[in-house]
Amino acid sequence: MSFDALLWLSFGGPEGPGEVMPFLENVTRGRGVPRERLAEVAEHYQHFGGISPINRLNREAIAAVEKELAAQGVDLPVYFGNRNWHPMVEDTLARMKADGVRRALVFPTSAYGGYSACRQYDEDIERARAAVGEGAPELTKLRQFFDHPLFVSAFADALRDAHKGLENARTVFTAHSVPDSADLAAGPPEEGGRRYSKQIAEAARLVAAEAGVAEYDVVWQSRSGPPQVPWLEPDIVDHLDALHAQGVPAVVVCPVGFVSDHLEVIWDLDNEAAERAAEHGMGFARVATPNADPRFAELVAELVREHLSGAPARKLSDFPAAGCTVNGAPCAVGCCQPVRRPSR
Ligand SMILES: CC1=C(CCC(=O)O)c2cc3nc(cc4[nH]c(cc5[nH]c(cc1n2)c(C)c5CCC(=O)O)c(CCC(=O)O)c4C)C(CCC(=O)O)=C3C
Ligand SMILES: [Fe+2]
Repeated sequence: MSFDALLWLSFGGPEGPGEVMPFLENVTRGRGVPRERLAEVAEHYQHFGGISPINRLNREAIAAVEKELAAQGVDLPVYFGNRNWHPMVEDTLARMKADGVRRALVFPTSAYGGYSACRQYDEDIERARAAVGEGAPELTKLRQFFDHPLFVSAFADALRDAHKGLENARTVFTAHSVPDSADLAAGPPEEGGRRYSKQIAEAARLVAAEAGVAEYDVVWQSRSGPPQVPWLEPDIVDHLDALHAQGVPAVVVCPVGFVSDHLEVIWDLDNEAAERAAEHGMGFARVATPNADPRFAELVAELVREHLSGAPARKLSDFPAAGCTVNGAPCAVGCCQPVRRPSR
């Protein structure tokens, strides 16, 4: 099978104050996020002039990947499309069709399984192809990469760096919380669910092992939704209280659930979590995400070449290689069914 392009598929984020609310309305369309939560999140964006770094970080990563592909002799133009903000993936796919692209690989900017991290990107692919209609390029999504040696070693080196200058700091891995029901539905039903939280735990274990960190915790961040609906816990901020009560003097926080320093990292960790640590007089350092590491571009190029050559997946865990789908079809029957949530 030959491919004409690589589509970089991401979440999207606003690039000015007037874009924040329309962006948030796109994100939460039909998803039962309370209005108060939206107003609160809008404020986080407005702290940064209404600009999320995510689009800029994606453009920088794409430039690095274009270079890397060219250096490896892979001739694939890279296109950029988002789920929630411009460039919208529907528009990008229309442009790809106009450029004569018939078949493209898709790199989703999430390393994990589960509804929000994997299946929802399949839905984006389906929706974009439906919007383009007749002659829409065929889209093959690349696999999940949370256990890829390049992903793990980029985080491991950054974790070691973050520990420099902080004595006796506890390592705390964090990822985006999801509703407990969504985690329970993550993966093919025969696997028993919780593919998302199990993969996060596995990535944390692999990164800690490579960095030589013996003791660590895995916690969650950025929950939304009504308080009576259970999400994955504990929350990072509550966890800092607990560590302080245990006499832990400092923390190194590793956002293993994300690939770049977007808003949920620079606000929820660098602001909220850092502030709570300061209130407790605890030392605080945040581990860099892999986006800007040269290994990230290498990783993407390697995933492309792995797919083109049919080589076995290079990975550090025993988890099945998953997430590689065609035209947005689910990984397996019943995999990561979206769970409808009550709005209050
Ligand atoms: C698992 C996961 C990832 C990691 C995988 C991946 O990277 O894809 C992720 C990434 C991101 N989440 C992001 C932003 C938001 N996520 C929201 C809401 C939600 N996220 C959820 C889960 C995840 N989210 C869930 C279960 C919700 C509840 C509502 C719903 O099911 O949709 C909301 C709405 C307000 C709120 O509820 O906080 C916003 C604004 C941004 C962009 C940040 C920027 O702009 O820089 C990024 C990269
Ligand atoms: Fe999110």
